[in-house]
Amino acid sequence: MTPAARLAAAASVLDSIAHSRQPAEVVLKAWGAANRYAGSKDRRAIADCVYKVIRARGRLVWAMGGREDGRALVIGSLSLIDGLPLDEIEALHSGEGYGPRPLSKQERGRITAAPGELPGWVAAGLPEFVVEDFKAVFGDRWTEEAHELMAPRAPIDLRVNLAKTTVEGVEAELTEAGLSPERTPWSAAGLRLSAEPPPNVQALEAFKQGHIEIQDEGSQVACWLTGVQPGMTVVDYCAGGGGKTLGLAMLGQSAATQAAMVETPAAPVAVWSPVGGDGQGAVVQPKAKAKPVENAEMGIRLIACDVVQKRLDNIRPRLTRAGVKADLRLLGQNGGGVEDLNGQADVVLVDAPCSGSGTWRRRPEDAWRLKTDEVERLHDLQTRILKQASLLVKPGGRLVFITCSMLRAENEASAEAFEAACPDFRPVPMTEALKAANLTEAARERLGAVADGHRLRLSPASTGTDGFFAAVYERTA
Ligand SMILES: C[S@@+](CC[C@H](N)C(=O)[O-])C[C@H]1O[C@@H](n2cnc3c(N)ncnc32)[C@H](O)[C@@H]1O
Repeated sequence: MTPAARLAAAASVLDSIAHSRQPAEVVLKAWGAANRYAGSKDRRAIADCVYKVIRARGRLVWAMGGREDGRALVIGSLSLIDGLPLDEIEALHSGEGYGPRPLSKQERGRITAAPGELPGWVAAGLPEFVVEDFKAVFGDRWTEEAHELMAPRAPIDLRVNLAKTTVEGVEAELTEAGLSPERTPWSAAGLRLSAEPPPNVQALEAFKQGHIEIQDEGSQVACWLTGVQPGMTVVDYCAGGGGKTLGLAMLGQSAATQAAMVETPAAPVAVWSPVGGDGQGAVVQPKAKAKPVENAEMGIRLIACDVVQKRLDNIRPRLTRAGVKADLRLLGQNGGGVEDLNGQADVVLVDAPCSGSGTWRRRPEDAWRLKTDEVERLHDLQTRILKQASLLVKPGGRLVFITCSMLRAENEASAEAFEAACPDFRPVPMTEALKAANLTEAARERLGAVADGHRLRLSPASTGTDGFFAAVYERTA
């Protein structure tokens, strides 16, 4: 393809993305499948152009006088981002072959106009209502948070499946495969790969063997905050694709496996006990020379729920690959289907439906799809789900509320609404929750320092993870 034809293709893909709810990556793949003449270099160049435009969309729409179509945005990017002079942009728009038609008078005028001063939200590259939220939450740091949230090339985080192997073992496997894994700072089960060149994780033997899962470190930390221990009844109330289900299942199984394999006394671990009311992490000495035990005896009872059967079905093969177990339950929209678990669970994790704004560095297109009324709907839904899920927690048990949102309305505001409605849930200080297994010493110190009481925010700018919010509660009565 000629450079001009690639631009025309990028404009067309951008229009498809604008009319779709699918991730940009999926739309790009579909375009590639439907246009077999495009080689890998063409597809890469088109994808680069598409992502460049999406990340700068606010600025480009502004520069192009409010036009939102792919053609206008690509023209704007050639001038504003690539810095091409008018004659080169015109040469790329000759209308010949499969290239885009010549520039209109209006388009020419737009790219030759003096830029003028950009409003703050345009410069930040986020929708205006999001910037208002960021200013309220982050104060002076809001531009840094906005910039990192939309920055390209987020790393690929892996969770090592401790039910099957060790971090050292996977490090060796990945190094053997020509990759350069690094330890993640907060999750002791995490390894990080650079996004460039993009690693094909699914093709790795370590993946096929169930030794690793792709899971952002923030999501791993959210799993560990549950403090799941062998013997517990655990409910993953919004299981979705099963990312956290697998992490929780591993917690039960890895502890069982490790306990079964212990040969010499290990360092004491602070554990949270669901029956103790004082809220302090107790220190236990792992057994020396423990006899091998059955997983069923030592493991956890894990129930993964969702309102979408297809999502639950997709978890099944992932569980098999990871060598872990969970019961899968379809929930009714009003929480029906788990009545037998009322007041029974030691831990309930609510990874609530949210805007996903914490992952915009991976899916920048979603930033431009989000509207304020959707955020309000999500806040109401989260509050309702939290109340339903809280019924399953037994006295002394733990409820953990998670979102992968950066927005106050879906985080602190939903937590506050739940706290007001359910006073029999006491906030658990994050410093206490951070004593759980699989968190590093650095996590206990640094995340403990950035936490706000029982609430924790993670973000690309502050913790180098996707954006997450967590709040931890214990049922008192
Ligand atoms: C953020 S996703 C969960 C992601 C998942 N925990 C993971 O780690 O891969 C939220 C999930 O909540 C589910 N959901 C929506 N409404 C619900 C409800 N009323 N009760 C329970 N789950 C609900 C959605 O179907 C979606 O799968």
